[in-house]
Amino acid sequence: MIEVTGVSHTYPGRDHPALVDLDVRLDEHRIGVIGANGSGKSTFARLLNGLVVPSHGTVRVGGWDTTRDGREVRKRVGFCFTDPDSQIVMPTVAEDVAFGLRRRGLSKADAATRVDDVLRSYGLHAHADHAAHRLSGGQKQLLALASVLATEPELLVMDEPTTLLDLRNSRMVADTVAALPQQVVLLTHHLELVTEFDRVLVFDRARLVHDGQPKESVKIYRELMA
Ligand SMILES: Nc1ncnc2c1ncn2[C@@H]1O[C@H](COP(=O)(O)OP(=O)(O)OP(=O)(O)O)[C@@H](O)[C@H]1O
Repeated sequence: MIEVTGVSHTYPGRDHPALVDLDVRLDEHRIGVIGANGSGKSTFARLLNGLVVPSHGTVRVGGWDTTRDGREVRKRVGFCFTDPDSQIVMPTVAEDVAFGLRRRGLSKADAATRVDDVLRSYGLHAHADHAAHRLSGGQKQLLALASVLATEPELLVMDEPTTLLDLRNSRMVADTVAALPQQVVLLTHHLELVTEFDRVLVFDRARLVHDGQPKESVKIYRELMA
């Protein structure tokens, strides 16, 4: 599904690369990404939906090249940002979920039914007509996730999706992710979130330094941080 070949990336105006010599193929269902602040995790995540195009090398998702076929890639890859405010685009909760659906061509009636279902499953139904920006931080994070999942992406990339959530809602996100049929790439500093994942990548100083089973990857990350 995801093929990253010979990728290095340096942001404009920066002396040091954010990612160096990355080669990885990811077919598993649940992929965790862990590592120190500034190690290149978010850059990796942004490469997967074409928000960042690599300075060198290629990134393919479902066969589509993120540099050449950005539009196709963005249709297929759902992205949840750390900061939900950057993702909420419409005034009310229901309108925000409907927005992505209408953009994907769903009729008004079909979108309304899907919005209703999605808000119920995320415990946001009572807030349907409330101003999205007045929700609590955690509710906004759930809304951002709900809006992305409503569009049924083939790949879901989540950049620290539980930073603002309390224990119950973190668990709700973890359970939701566990039950999703599509491939998920999840970046996190909450190591317990990835313990049941199929594969966990560890980044350090712009390089992928380990790629393996969760237990082993978490151990290596802890050793790097010691
Ligand atoms: N838009 C940008 N412009 C310039 N430099 C950037 C940009 N985004 C990230 N960087 C730099 O790239 C490097 C890797 O950052 P990145 O955000 O990928 O790390 P991260 O592992 O996600 O960090 P964190 O855990 O703190 O979110 C850092 O040195 C950072 O300063």
